[in-house]
Amino acid sequence: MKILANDGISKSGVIALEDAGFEVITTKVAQEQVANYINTNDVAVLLVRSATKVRQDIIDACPGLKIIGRGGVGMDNIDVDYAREKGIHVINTPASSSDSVAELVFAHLFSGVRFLYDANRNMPLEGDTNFEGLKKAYANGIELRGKTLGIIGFGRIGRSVARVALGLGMRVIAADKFVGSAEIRVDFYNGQFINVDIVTEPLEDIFKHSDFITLHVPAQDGGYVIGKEQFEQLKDGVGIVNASRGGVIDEVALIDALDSGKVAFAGLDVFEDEPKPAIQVLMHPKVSLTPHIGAATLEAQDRIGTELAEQISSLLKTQNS
Ligand SMILES: O=C(O)[C@H](O)COP(=O)(O)O
Repeated sequence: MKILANDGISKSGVIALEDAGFEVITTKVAQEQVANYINTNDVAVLLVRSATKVRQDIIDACPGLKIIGRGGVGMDNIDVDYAREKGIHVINTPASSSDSVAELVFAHLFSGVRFLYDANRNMPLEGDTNFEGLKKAYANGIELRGKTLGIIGFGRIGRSVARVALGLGMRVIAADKFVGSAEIRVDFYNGQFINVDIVTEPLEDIFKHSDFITLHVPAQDGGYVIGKEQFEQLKDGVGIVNASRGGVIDEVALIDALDSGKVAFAGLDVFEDEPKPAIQVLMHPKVSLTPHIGAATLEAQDRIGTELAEQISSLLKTQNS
């Protein structure tokens, strides 16, 4: 049986699938050619990350498709309900990348509070004499320790972020429509651990009390989580990180808030207009950018590949038995 991993898959995932008897194709097929390729090559399983869109047209055109697998969390690039109505299994790997996304959040936070994004761009070329001037420009860094981190969306990724924040000595507050409270276990290198209970709070309280805000919510149908009105409720000088989905923050309002100083910096891994961020976002000196790489670590992709292989083997075994 053939599997097309159109947005790539880790080596460990390929090995696990091949050991289970599947043929894995890792050729990148252009979006418009995916349906044709699946049919011509008798592909039974289509694996994607966020790049390939699996909409109704592909689902309708590929009656032989048995499984659509999302290597990752967000399934907004797949018409999940429609595929399931057509009898196709749709799977994802919700737990595999949480720690990687959480660590990227802190990469952006540290970058923001110590101006790394801008300092990198402005380091002197040979012959430049204004080194002291540069030192002054980046002299007003702040520490994360002791500050309040507001986590919007307290699912797996939000909780991983909380674990790191607690380890750094930050105060953590969180909001989530569906989660009332969570026990966060912080593990230390020597085997010791502590448990910390966090009770979620209304969104308005997160806006009001956070020194930094990080978002971990799915793509939204009903407007921005932080738009113009919400920016006004934030503390002056707040730092914001978004490694969830573009479209949860209003980028036009964000640029205004950065220009006015309401927001001190933003770290963005996702954009309203992905893959190409708006030019105002791209060029802004207070914005630290990454190209949607929250889950892009060797460890996360290994876990994702292996988990997909397990799920596919067990689904197809059940179906064939
Ligand atoms: O939803 C996810 O898992 C992340 O956004 C990662 O997306 P990617 O697999 O395209 O990197």
